[in-house]
Amino acid sequence: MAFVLPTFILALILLFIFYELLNIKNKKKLPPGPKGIPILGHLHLLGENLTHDLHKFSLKYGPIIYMKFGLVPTYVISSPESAEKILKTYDHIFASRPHNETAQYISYGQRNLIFSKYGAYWRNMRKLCTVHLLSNMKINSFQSTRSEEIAIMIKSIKEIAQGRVDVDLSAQVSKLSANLSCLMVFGKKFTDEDLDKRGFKYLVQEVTTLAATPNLGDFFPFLGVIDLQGLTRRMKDTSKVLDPFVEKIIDEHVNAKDHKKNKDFVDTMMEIMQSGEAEFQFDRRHVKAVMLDMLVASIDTSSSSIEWMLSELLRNPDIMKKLQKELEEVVGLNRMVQESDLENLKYLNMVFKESFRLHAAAPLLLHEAMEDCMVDDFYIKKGSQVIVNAYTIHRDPNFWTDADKFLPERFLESNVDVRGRDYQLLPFGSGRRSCPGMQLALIIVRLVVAQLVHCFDWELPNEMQPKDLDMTEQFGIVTGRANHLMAVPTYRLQHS
Ligand code: HEM
Repeated sequence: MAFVLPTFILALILLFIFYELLNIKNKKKLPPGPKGIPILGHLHLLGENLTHDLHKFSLKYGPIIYMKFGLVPTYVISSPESAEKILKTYDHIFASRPHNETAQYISYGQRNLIFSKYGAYWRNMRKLCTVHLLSNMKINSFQSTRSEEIAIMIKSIKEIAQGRVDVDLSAQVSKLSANLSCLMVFGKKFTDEDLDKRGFKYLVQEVTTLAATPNLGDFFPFLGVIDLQGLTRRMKDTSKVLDPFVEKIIDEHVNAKDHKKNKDFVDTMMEIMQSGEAEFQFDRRHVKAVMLDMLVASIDTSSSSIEWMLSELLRNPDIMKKLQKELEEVVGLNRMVQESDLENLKYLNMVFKESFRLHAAAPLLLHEAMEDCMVDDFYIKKGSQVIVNAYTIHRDPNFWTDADKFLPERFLESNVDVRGRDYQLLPFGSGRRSCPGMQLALIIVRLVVAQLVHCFDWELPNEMQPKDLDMTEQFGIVTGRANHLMAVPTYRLQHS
């Protein structure tokens, strides 16, 4: 037994030397980057927050840097110009995703969209999702659901407001977001009793945490089966609980006698499956994979974005007041905000863009090169991981003055938008792999923030000064707040 570890390490070193020798002949000009070490590459330089580490390296080494995550060559792209090359000029080359060992076990063998490699399957699946599930018509069909659920949250906060006590805004918003997603995806709110004692929300978060945790199996493919960190085992355990849950939901849809007017995503997918309309094999496993995809992609991204926007407003009371004034002028104090008001809320739109600039929910866009490619004189080898670093791009001083400050007014005279056309602002990515749920997210985030700011005045608890509000980030697939956002509400509308 005593020989096992040294032999294993020796084998790794020999493998590494062999690999490097094989490559030496083909060495082309690589971008700059921090100095790595054999075998680990740069893994030892990464701490708890990959986003912050890559930001630090990008500031030091420039807009395209080269690193190695174990055996995986990795390029970090941190300027709007080079991001445009990856996401537009050479989008056809960089539209794939790197391998994610852990995610395999929750995506029914990569039958989902988020982690799927680029190819005919992904194209068909993406078309199905954008045409049937995330179209404007489908999104509009859930308008009354959104307004009912938001009204329920407002009512519950209004009740708390009577006691002048703190509201856990993070918990309120996270519950609302989960309810909205579940109602849209499978037609009912989540119930923890349907799952094991850990509960629905916990399990969805476990999926995102596991998928985001750096897995040695991704960096050293031969270690995948060993599962040294136990991530695969945890994902398999989670999948064992989630699978019967989604199976049961599908069964309920199949057995439902009544013909619903407003079809949820599962209804729509079951119809497609039964009609044979899909141009590719589409069975129950695909329905399950897409269901989980939609839940995982929507719940935390939307709720974190709302939390960050509210946090910035609480830290900047003048901006909060200005937004309330706009809401008074456009909506008035006699009614709540409606979706049709959003178009007319110009300042809200500026606050929204500024918040997505500083707090993109998914600031690292993970792509993979499908062919060798030259980008700005640098050689990117087929199979390399390419990370578009929106975190650094959103703080590029060539595009953003006082980049670290929250200044919605910067968008007053600017047409820069979040939709993927402007490469200095990429909260939803851009190109083939950009977010297909963007339209829905734009509605939900703006509507919920507008409603909370319109219905209530907010103060920080315990006479905390705005500048003291903790803004620490928690790294994950979605960058959330490390600590819950608490605030004291006072109802301000004039109707009962
Ligand atoms: C504020 C909310 C949201 C943000 C900030 C966000 C952001 C993103 C980002 C940055 C990507 C990756 C882009 C890339 O790799 O280049 C993405 C992908 C994706 N998003 Fe969103 N998203 C949000 C909400 C949603 C919603 C509501 C849905 C669906 C209901 C959704 C579904 C997806 C899916 C399925 C993908 C994978 C697309 C693919 O790989 O082809 N997202 N999102």
